[in-house]
Amino acid sequence: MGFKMGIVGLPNVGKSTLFNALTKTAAAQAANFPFCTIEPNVGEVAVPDARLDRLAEIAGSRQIIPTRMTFVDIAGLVKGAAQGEGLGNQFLANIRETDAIAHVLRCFEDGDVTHVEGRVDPVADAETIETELMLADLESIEKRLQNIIRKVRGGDKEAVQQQRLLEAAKAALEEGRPARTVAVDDDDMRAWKMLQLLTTKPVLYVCNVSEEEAATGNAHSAKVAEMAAAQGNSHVVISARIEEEISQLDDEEAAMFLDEMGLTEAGLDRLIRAGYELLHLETYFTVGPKEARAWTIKTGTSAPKAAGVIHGDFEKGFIRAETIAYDDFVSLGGEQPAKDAGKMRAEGKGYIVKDGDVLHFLFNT
Ligand SMILES: Nc1ncnc2c1ncn2[C@@H]1O[C@H](COP(=O)(O)OP(=O)(O)OP(=O)(O)O)[C@@H](O)[C@H]1O
Ligand SMILES: [Mg+2]
Repeated sequence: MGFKMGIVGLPNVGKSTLFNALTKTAAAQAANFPFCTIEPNVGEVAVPDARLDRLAEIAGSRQIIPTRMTFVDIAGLVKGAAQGEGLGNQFLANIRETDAIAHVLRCFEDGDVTHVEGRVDPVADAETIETELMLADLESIEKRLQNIIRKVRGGDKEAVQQQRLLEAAKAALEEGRPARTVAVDDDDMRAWKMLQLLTTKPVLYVCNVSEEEAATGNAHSAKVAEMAAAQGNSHVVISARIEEEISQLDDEEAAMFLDEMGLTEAGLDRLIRAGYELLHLETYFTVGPKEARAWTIKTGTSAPKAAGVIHGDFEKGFIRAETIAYDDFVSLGGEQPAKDAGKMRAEGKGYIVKDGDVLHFLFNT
């Protein structure tokens, strides 16, 4: 399946610079002029997880395969985007297809880099973008309400549910609140998600600060932190410029560079992990002499569904999952010792996989 984060923000705030650092490429053109990016750039990024290396070491795995997350570098949005201003509506469609939004906010002062509004004010910028997303939602809600009218009149159950949810979202948006503030019953959750409203997507604010402020943040990023907390969203402080430089170094050089900058880990690792948390994602592992591999699931996923991430047949023919908790695997020194110590459990269809589980699936073909 794979989860997708859209990198969103005003033009010229550092989105492509960040994307290139994340994907360790120069795939996206990054330059000091607004609307540099037009076509969205899509890249897969390995999710850093020290546990995977540890497991591979214990099991003597020949290959390490981290789990991956997709990032999409989207064109800059401006005031009026919902009405087709700037590069307009087509970019809003790119956002619709993502699971979460990484909202890049310019927090660096640099007279040489153009700010489309001519001043550095990340909180105001965040509001500008959120307003555009809300307007785009309102517009798509109006359209969809029109489209389902006949079905609703005909008593179509699904259409009636959709109409109710669309009206609830519309009411919130008209009060100036994003759709994520609407309280939705469990029964309605599926239909609600299908609406794919932009302002229901969880947001991670990325404060892009200058190279000197990467370790400390600054007054701008502090304001964003306050705003994020008030909204129940998360934030990370990062310097896209530094991350770009680090991404071009080998591991040893990178560690030295980080140390010099007073950083304990690459900002990107923090960002990817924050995205992972934002989406309520967890990791389970499959470990053997051939490979140690990490797999992504949503929190609360059953064992057969988790098996299905590897292959559909694993889910269909699921019999049971031999399960060792990460801590047991590591403290006992591997699969066989864990088994000998009675720490390998046979879990059935109802088992909810836990973060860090080392799994081996048995299935009928
Ligand atoms: N932390 C930073 N400090 C200083 N300059 C930066 C920083 N991050 C990015 N820049 C510079 O800002 C400029 C714009 O960057 P970039 O092209 O990545 O923006 P963008 O958001 O993708 O723009 P667009 O929406 O036009 O595609 C580049 O010159 C880049 O080097
Ligand atoms: Mg760009």
